[in-house]
Amino acid sequence: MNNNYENALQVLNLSKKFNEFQLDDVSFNLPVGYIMGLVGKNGAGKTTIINLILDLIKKDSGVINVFDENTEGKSEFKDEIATVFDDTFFSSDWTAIDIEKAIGPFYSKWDSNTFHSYLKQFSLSSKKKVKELSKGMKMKMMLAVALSHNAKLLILDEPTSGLDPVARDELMDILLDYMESGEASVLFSTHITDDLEKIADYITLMKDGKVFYTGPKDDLVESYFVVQGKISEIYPEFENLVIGLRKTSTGFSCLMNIKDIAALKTNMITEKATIDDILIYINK
Ligand SMILES: Nc1ncnc2c1ncn2[C@@H]1O[C@H](COP(=O)(O)OP(=O)(O)OP(=O)(O)O)[C@@H](O)[C@H]1O
Repeated sequence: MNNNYENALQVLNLSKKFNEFQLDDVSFNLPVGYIMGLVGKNGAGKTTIINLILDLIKKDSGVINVFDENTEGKSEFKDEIATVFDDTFFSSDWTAIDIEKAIGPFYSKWDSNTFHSYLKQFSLSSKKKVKELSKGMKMKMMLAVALSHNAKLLILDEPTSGLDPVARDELMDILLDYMESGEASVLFSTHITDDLEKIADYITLMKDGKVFYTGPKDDLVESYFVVQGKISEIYPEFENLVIGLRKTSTGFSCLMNIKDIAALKTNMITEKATIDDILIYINK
């Protein structure tokens, strides 16, 4: 692996066509030492992107660089990536000891001491079988495995779906600990955007297989406002400036880009949008 890299992950013009879905010309860049949230509604293409990065499915076109090296035709890069999915691929009868025996040998830099210290830190018994673990415990078991082979890029696909707020918050703390070395980077796919508001530095927002936004999270949330007002305040050109106009009997709400706010003719109520607001309005 190249030791002098700037980006943990670069995705350039990535495309993949399924029968009824097209991942279209997706590009984004995750610099080393940062957390990127990959966001989009169900079916927007998040898992497809992750599967393409991990070479679990074949791309039609595009380039994927991990630590500034093209992954095309190579498999060594997989050793450098830790993965956590929304469900385990462990056999239900395995204990943590069985998991280590089965999975450890696949990684050249497996570190048994680290694995056992994570088991302790996450209060995971090494004797309990996978089928006896709660959803939150399973996620922690996957994380313990993922963080025990010295990988510098962690990819999580919907790790928080089905977790209660306490377990989600614990995951955020674990990720922030993992980031402390300054060398680790995280790509985190989710539709629970609260998690990202707390920890993400960058956001890639997917809509219907295309990138709607990629860049710093702060730039995204500072670029959009939720606008509310009375139906009588809507004028024809206004409808062309807004995203996802929602009308009710009493009023309206919509999303607006900050560059268009100055063009408003009346004094409407504007409020900074959350990532969730942006996700909801762009999909209306
Ligand atoms: N192997 C496949 N063959 C055909 N279509 C597929 C395949 N895998 C995914 N798709 C389609 O690609 C689209 C995007 O799916 P994907 O799983 O990437 O979305 P997602 O953003 O991860 O959604 P979710 O949040 O629901 O997990 C969907 O319409 C899905 O049906």
